[in-house]
Amino acid sequence: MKILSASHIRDLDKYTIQNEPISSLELMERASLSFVEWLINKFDKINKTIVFCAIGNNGGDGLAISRLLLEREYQVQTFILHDAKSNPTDVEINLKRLKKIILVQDIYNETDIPDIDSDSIVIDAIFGSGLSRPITGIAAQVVHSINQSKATVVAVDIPSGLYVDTYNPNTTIIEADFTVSFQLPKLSFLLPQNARYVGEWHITDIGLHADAIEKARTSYYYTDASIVKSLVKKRDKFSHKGTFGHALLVGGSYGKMGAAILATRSCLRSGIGLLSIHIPACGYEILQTSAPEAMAMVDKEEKLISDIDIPDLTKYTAIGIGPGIGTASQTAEGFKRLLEQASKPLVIDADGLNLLSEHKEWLTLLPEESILTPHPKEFERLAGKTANEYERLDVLKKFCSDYKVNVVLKGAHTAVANAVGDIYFNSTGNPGMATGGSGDVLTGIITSLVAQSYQPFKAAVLGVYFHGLAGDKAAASKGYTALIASDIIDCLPQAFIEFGL
Ligand SMILES: NC(=O)C1=CN([C@@H]2O[C@H](COP(=O)(O)OP(=O)(O)OC[C@H]3O[C@@H](n4cnc5c(N)ncnc54)[C@H](OP(=O)(O)O)[C@@H]3O)[C@@H](O)[C@H]2O)[C@@H](O)CC1
Ligand SMILES: Nc1ncnc2c1ncn2[C@@H]1O[C@H](COP(=O)(O)OP(=O)(O)O)[C@@H](O)[C@H]1O
Ligand SMILES: [K+]
Repeated sequence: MKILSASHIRDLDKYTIQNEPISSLELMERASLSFVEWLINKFDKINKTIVFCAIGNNGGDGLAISRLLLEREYQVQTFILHDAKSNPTDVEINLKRLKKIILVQDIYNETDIPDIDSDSIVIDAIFGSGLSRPITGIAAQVVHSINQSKATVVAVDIPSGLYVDTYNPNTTIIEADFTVSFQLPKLSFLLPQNARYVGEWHITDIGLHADAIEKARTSYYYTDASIVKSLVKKRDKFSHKGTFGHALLVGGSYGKMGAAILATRSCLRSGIGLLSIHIPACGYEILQTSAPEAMAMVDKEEKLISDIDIPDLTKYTAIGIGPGIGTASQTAEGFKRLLEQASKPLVIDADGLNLLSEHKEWLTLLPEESILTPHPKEFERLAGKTANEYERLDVLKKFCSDYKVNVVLKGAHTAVANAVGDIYFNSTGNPGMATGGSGDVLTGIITSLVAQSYQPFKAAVLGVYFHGLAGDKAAASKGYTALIASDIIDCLPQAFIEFGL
């Protein structure tokens, strides 16, 4: 799915109105109906709804939503804030329609703001994608009253106060429990700093014109099942193990062999043809017993990786390095030598990233198209601090372009970025995956896909998606609390099977 900017969304609405064709009033009706259907479906019991509208189109949605709920015999109280200047015709029509069946109460000043019962559902239709400046005045007071109430808050399209795709330093923003948004996800929903405003978000289809969505230019995407289907390659009947590449993983140290084993097992479960592992000598028996399908090569050092003296590096179709290697000086030397010798893209995680942060001059040694998989702290060490997460996306793009690499910035909606500025946000995964070893599992999956000759950026996008999907399947049986990284590996088969792989 594409993620579009506020101005693109406006163009999309316009194009749909002109070309479907459909009147803007009818489109507002469709959006409002989709919201009401979602609401009724979500809540078994709705005591009372309180709808707050301003006089833009988002408010127009709120008025139509009020009418549709009333027609379905729900108890509705509707308030209209008189602060915003414009009053588009569709909103006026909806206001007239609503005023025939209910008293719409005006809010001009603080005394007009109602008490909000904790058992009511507040529908936030104050501002939508047209918000152009921070909320002040009476609207700000309404936002504070809603946030202070204990009612369940459901935002229409976007929580009022949040910008679609840029940072708002002002914190007068609705803190919604749920956000029901139209057609496409918005960039702001995907950034952790906005989680408290957006709550659980859902997208409803309002039939915006498919051609216009197809033509809209964007660098942001939301990786969903349809993108994944377009990227995966099925196995040919006459394929053999040579078809699926030979991966090399470099990982482990004394006390951290588990990280290497997790990456090994996930690499094996992601379709690799052959897998070799370079480990410290102490890990030999551990590896051979826990992953007999993999071939072990031991370092001359007992407890850590040192020279990474691997003959004929070119025979490997992908190399992953990092899980559990530590940052000892001998390991750093070996790591640097691998950077100098490798000619194909590397997958670099964990301590591999920490070594790069300690030796930034090595970044220029990275083979083009390499994949780095930092979590936010690791990325900060590599690329520096940013004031907010919107700015971090700019830094992410610049970093990828400067070093011609792909970066997998891990999180709830992991962002996979490439050197030309595309960023794919992941749609799968859950908080149960916030557990030691999850990242090592991801390294194994991505290394496996690169080795199978997926273009590195696509391998990263797919790897992140399947990792999250396996995590979701694991959570379905284990829950969030008990989930461990091995459960993700155990559920990889189900995740691949879902896509006929
Ligand atoms: N277009 C369509 O067909 C469809 C649209 N849909 C719905 O429309 C929503 C977008 O509608 P919208 O563009 O009218 O924007 P909205 O956010 O309601 O308000 C903008 C108004 O508020 C004003 N204003 C801005 N900031 C302000 C502030 N801080 N304090 C005070 N005022 C402020 C701004 O004034 P201005 O910036 O022009 O000065 C303008 O007058 C979208 O989210 C979705 O819900 C759906 O029905 C599907 C079909
Ligand atoms: N709340 C969450 N929702 C979805 N995925 C998550 C969540 N928390 C963590 N993950 C995923 O789990 C993995 C954790 O990786 P990382 O931080 O490197 O952990 P570790 O180093 O312990 O392996 C990442 O792929 C991340 O996207
Ligand atoms: K809103």
